[in-house]
Amino acid sequence: MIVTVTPNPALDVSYRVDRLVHGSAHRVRSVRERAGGKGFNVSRVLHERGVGTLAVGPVGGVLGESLRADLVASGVPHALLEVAAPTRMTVAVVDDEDATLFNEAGAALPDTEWDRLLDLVRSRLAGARAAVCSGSLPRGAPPDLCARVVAVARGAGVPVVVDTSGPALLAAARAGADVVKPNAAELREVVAADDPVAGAEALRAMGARAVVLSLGPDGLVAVTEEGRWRAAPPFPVRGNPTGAGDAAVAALANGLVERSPWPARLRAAVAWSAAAVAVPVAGSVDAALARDLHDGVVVEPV
Ligand SMILES: O=P(O)(O)OC[C@H]1O[C@](O)(CO)[C@@H](O)[C@H]1O
Repeated sequence: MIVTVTPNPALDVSYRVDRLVHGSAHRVRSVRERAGGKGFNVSRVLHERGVGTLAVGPVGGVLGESLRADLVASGVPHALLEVAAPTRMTVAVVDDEDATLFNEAGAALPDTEWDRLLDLVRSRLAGARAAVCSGSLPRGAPPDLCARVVAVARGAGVPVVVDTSGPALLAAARAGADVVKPNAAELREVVAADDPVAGAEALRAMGARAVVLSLGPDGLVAVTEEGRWRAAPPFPVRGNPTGAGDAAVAALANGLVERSPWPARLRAAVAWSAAAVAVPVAGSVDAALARDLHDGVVVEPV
């Protein structure tokens, strides 16, 4: 079972429009709502692929209730911390070309609520094979929150994948996260290196055991203690890239559990991530496409 922690959950709303034009009014062709926030997306991908998971995060207010209802309806196992602060909304406007995101910051929680969240995580780690801490932190949250998840999980002998940014990413690397997964912009923001491999090595030098850098349609670069690889999809996939990184994190956590060799983990992560682009909402993978992509993923040492 893989426990995911989402410090800043969201009700994800996706609007489909014909063409997004800045400064214009749009007729929305369809609206979809889902429990979101990166860790919840990771849990949904794992659940849909038959991997045991538990999604943990704080929820509050009316949107928090909608989020809970969606998790129940979709059967994603969860342990939610009820808080007074209202859950935020994120909006993805998707047209034929691209997806444009509007992510609210998320309401502040008192420090005592973060302690309660960590207690909840600790209580649910028994029997877990891996943990994930994923997404942004809401306003005022302790920047070492994912680092504290790493420490709590280490106490339970559970390895952790972290997908966050800024000071939270640095703190998680320094705490010795087993895998950190920034994208290129997030890496540049925290280390002064133009070359992605040099940047990833800088995060490893701080303490992260492995760094997997996501490069959008170009795939992944991994810098690990066993070697360095670049992995790329065999063909481009068009669609909505929102949540593709979450599918990669799901595959990386699953690879950690299965202790598969790094090239195999990267092959799965690229296949799941690219196949997530074909699904119009975040948190799902086109399983048939993932199978088609898998064997063609090009993995080479760098
Ligand atoms: O926590 P943030 O970085 O704001 O990301 C949250 C958002 O990202 C996504 O997870 C896509 O990765 C959306 O589902 C949305 O909830």
